[in-house]
Amino acid sequence: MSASTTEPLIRGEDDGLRIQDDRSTNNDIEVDESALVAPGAFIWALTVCAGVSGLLFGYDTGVISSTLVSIGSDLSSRPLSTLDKSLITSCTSLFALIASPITGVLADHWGRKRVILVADVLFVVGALWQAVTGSVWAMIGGRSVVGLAVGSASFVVPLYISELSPSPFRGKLVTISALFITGGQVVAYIIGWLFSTYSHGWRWVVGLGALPAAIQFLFLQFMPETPRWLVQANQKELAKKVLSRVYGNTEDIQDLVSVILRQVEKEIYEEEDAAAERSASQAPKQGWRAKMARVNDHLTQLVTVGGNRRALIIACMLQGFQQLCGFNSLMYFSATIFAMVGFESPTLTSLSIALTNFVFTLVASFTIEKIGRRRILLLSVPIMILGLGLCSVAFNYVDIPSEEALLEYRTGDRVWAVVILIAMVTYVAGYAIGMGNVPWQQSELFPLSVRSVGSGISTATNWASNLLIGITFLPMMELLTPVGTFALYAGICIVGWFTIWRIYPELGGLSLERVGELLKEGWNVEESIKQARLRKLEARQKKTRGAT
Ligand SMILES: O[C@H]1[C@H](O)[C@@H](O)[C@H](O)[C@@H](O)[C@H]1O
Repeated sequence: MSASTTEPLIRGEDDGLRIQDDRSTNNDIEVDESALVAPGAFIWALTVCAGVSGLLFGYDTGVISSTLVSIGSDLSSRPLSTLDKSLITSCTSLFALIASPITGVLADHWGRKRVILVADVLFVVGALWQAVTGSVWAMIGGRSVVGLAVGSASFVVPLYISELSPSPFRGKLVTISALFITGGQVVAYIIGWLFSTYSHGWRWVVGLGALPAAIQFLFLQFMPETPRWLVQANQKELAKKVLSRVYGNTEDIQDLVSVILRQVEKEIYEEEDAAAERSASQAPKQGWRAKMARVNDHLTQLVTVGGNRRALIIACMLQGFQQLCGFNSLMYFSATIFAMVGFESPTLTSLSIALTNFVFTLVASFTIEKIGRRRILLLSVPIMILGLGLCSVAFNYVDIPSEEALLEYRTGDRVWAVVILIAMVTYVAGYAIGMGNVPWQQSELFPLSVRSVGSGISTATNWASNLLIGITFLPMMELLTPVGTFALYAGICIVGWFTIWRIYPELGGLSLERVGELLKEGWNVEESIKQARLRKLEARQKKTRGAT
């Protein structure tokens, strides 16, 4: 817990906090968090409270599978057409895609917490709207409001957790939010299945989503803003209080808290100075024009500054592959696939997909810090390729009935149907361990000045790819056949593996401010691996020293 700088100066008089003004020095600030053993109760509580948004994200995306088959003629007094089903499913992804870059900007102005609050209001409105709706178009409206909520929550929750958590536990705690997503999907599958026999039961299923959102809304009143946003908003005293609660209040820890604050401040000062230099030649702007100019400046910085651009490429690449590898086609259509290959109870069989996803995300939360983000991806993507390859081969041996005959079809080749199930479970396990959660670590890639905007854009990439997969899956199953479709997803995973291997450095255990430095001059993959090894070695040595 040391800072290599000396002579702290007092900057500003707003809160009397003794913080080094690093405009005057080029010294590095070293934050050493390796002595921290486990996340404290406070950060756990915050992660769980924020994670409820993930639960809603999972619930509202998972619920559609059972809702579509239970609606019957409840909407517009007619059965749903294929177009109705596609629109009801994809409008959520479309509106999530629209919401994420916008909330990316808003989270900078309003703060991270207020975006979670707004998402909660949208979750409640969307859930109740769907529950009472009478027509197909009104249902599409309700699903779109939910889409706005899902888009905002999916971007802001990992950002919130990542800015609050101590570096050694950041990977684990952000993975917990992914665990909530997959847990929400399991709950949605189970509740959907339980209510499927009641007439109009689907209205309860979609309406229930309002409850956790309303509870979270109440809890949020007691949750703090992130220290990093608070420093940016010039509320340093409050930022210090939050950090102290996250890290603990011992004297030793207070030194560490001060060093972290100084590091955050240093980053902000450097960015402020650079922004002032850039705008020196322009006429000063006021009000919303000033705000727009700031957003514009952030977007320009995101693309033109090498380190930011690299961060954006990595974040969008990971989010793109997370969806283009085809996982959500199973989430949305696994029941259809299992019916196709002849399973007696396709909805129940498809629960195995959601459960595997949940269980292996749980495994990831225990292992990600030990194995590392990069390594966990490089090890798990081949498992996905294996599952998809096996699936593609197995489909060669199963007779697929025409769509009309689908409901009566129950006599597929049992052995190959089971092979398909095993292959899919293998694929999902591989996905959940790496691809399903590592991309949500996206916020750590960006420096504070462009973190919110950058995370918003990469979340939008996730939803754009999600939309693409949702729309193309069924047509591809016809045009390319299941063999071709799953082979294509395997091919995408192969490309994904090579791209990750080439450009994604190991970022586990680095402070958010250090990540920026790593990407400044290049991808620095080799260097990052070396540093990660060193960090591990040091941590091990400290432990042994502590034990003796
Ligand atoms: O991380 C989540 C998770 O893997 C979900 O199961 C999936 O449906 C989402 O698309 C993804 O973003």
